[in-house]
Amino acid sequence: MHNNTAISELIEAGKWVSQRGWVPATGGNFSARTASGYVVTASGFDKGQLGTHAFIEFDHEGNRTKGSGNPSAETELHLNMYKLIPSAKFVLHTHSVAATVLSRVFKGHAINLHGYEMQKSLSGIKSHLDTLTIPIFDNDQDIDRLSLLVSDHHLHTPIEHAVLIRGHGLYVVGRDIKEVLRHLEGLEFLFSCELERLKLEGIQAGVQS
Ligand SMILES: CSC[C@@H](O)[C@@H](O)C(=O)COP(=O)(O)O
Ligand SMILES: [Zn+2]
Repeated sequence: MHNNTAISELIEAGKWVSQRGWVPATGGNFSARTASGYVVTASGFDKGQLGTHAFIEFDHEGNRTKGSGNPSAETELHLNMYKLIPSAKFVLHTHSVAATVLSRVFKGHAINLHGYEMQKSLSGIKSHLDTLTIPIFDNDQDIDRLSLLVSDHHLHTPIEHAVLIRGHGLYVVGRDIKEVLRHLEGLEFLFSCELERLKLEGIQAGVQS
């Protein structure tokens, strides 16, 4: 995929994601793996109003090749996800209410989703009886340290679809733009269901340690 194609797809994705309220203020950042390296959003832009000027281009080694302004503060997390998951072509980082709250309510190191038909919106999940595990990492303003934590976890439990950063948001991957958006929408639906379930059943009853 050419850089310009990836940028166009991310601009459109930004409008779609923003309309759903999942990247409030200037929260979130988006990226793609391309033929020549990576494109990542520059820091501080409203993801609903991205233009071609709002992207920084990198080569395969992560050296900046094009674009003005500061790269996203979380660039290293994006590049790390591509390193860990060879099939990933797009990474979207979002800050929805459901992902932020759920990642705080669950005190453990993962959310295990089970019993939902909509789990099948995530590639590879074939049944509501399967368990879809989304790891949760404690937030850290040191993005290199956070990336290392994600890498260490991946060594023993490979990350497939997404990770949550506690009190912060979601990182979701896909093999193309359609898949990453489907994963994002599916997970947001499931997170909202879990929040509703916890409200009705009582928070303590549903929270895993
Ligand atoms: C609105 S503050 C959010 C930031 O601290 C960060 O978490 C974020 O997602 C956006 O950072 P950015 O540097 O614009 O890519
Ligand atoms: Zn963020």
